[in-house]
Amino acid sequence: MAGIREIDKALFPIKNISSVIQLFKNQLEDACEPDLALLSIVAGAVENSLTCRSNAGLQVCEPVEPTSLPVLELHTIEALYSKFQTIMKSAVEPNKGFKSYATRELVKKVSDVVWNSLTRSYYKDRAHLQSLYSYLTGSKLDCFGVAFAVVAGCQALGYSDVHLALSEDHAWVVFGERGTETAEVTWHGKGNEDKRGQEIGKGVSARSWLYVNNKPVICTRHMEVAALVSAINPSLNATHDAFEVALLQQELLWLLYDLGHLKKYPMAIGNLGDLEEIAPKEGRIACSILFEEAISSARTYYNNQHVYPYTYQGGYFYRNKMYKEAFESWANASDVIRLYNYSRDDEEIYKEFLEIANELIPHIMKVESSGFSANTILKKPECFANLLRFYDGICQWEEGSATPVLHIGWAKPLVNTISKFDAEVRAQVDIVCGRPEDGVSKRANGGYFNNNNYEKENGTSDTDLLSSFSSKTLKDDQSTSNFHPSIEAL
Ligand SMILES: FC(F)(F)Cc1cc2c(N3CCN(c4nnc(C(F)(F)F)s4)CC3)ncnc2s1
Repeated sequence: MAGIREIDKALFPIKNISSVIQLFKNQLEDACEPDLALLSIVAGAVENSLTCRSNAGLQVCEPVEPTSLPVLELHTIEALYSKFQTIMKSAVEPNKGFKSYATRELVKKVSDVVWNSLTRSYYKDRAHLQSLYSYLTGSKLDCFGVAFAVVAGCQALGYSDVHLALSEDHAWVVFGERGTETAEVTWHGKGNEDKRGQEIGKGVSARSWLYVNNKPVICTRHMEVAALVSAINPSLNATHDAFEVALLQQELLWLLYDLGHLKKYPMAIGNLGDLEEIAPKEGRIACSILFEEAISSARTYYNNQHVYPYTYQGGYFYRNKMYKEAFESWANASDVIRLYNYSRDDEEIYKEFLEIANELIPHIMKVESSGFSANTILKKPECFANLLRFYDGICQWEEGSATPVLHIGWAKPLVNTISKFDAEVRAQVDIVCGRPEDGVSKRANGGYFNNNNYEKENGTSDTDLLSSFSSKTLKDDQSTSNFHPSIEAL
């Protein structure tokens, strides 16, 4: 990068949100390519000034103009910007004239520069550790922040082929002439040896949700800006957000949305949906539409291998007491996870399904069986059907996995939930097993072939346990032979 442009310097000193928006607009619309270091430093500085105890001051703030910010001086940003340039250029040979492509050694070297300059030990999951502002002022970064810093460092060194690759819970880089080389550049989770420098997901991790079946979000420079904006964290403390930071994030996400840079980024669309649910913008589409757009983006560009678009939508329906719709979203989320093998790196999504199964669904059953709900879901066979599909997906997720998913803690809420549906409602649910395209296939001994690993290995299966049923009648003679053993035992 050639340093901060005059047109951007002219916006300083920055005193309000619209100046920050204008800076991002300048960078996204006319810069040859947006300067990741500049934008991450500015976004991080704004976030830090409004959320970190030091100067956010927790005294009751006098009602200020909602878009005013603590003044951001140009010299502050310039100092941090040139510090980043110096760190990178003193450690790694710049790519004069953008001529060559990055190599694995180069990427590893940039990752080492970031890695070795971090504070020895600090609480890695703390908020506000995602930006270059945090890196340059506090020598602290979270897992995402390290990956982002490596990509920003490679940009500063003139390697325009190095890009951010994102799964739902991990980040790495792609590089090389065809952008098909991959490399780990950060750590993942707790107590796992980092694999920095190695290629992505060759081993058992290939089937884990963590690597989304090799359907990660591969960012352009503009999508890398969307990632840094998505990673803005407005939290002031466990219960409150700094509304100016949330407002800035929402405005920036709409700017990126309007420019088309969220099209292939389901989680960023989901983030915008969450912000819109809290503070809907005049004249903008409803948050429910955004959650649908995130789902269709994942279906269109990522072969429907992502879970979060459905749990974003399910969470929205749940918060708005649309329980029938929530069951459908969660069953769709479960249809995604069923094709993966559960591995130790998948804790985040395990916790997501655990919370849905053992907190959210039991809460819904309690409310719905309190007798005051006229139009109760307990009378709806499609709700029972979607519940079974939800549980069956988790059962299938476990099948063929080295690590078990279910334990007795899952069974109690499951039994409790299923028993809330009367027999005549359950009898209206039809479980038609077998590959939808070629009807039903039978196992030699008259039951149904349900080697679920077959599906995971070959992308098809002779029998999808419950997963391909129409929601009308459950033929009792078949009903038990197709349930996952843990359900059959109930
Ligand atoms: F880079 C990593 F390692 F951090 C992986 C990424 C995470 C993530 C994200 N998240 C994670 C999921 N996330 C969710 N918030 N609510 C969720 C749901 F459970 F409601 F679906 S999922 C918050 C935003 N939003 C944009 N981009 C990314 S890239």
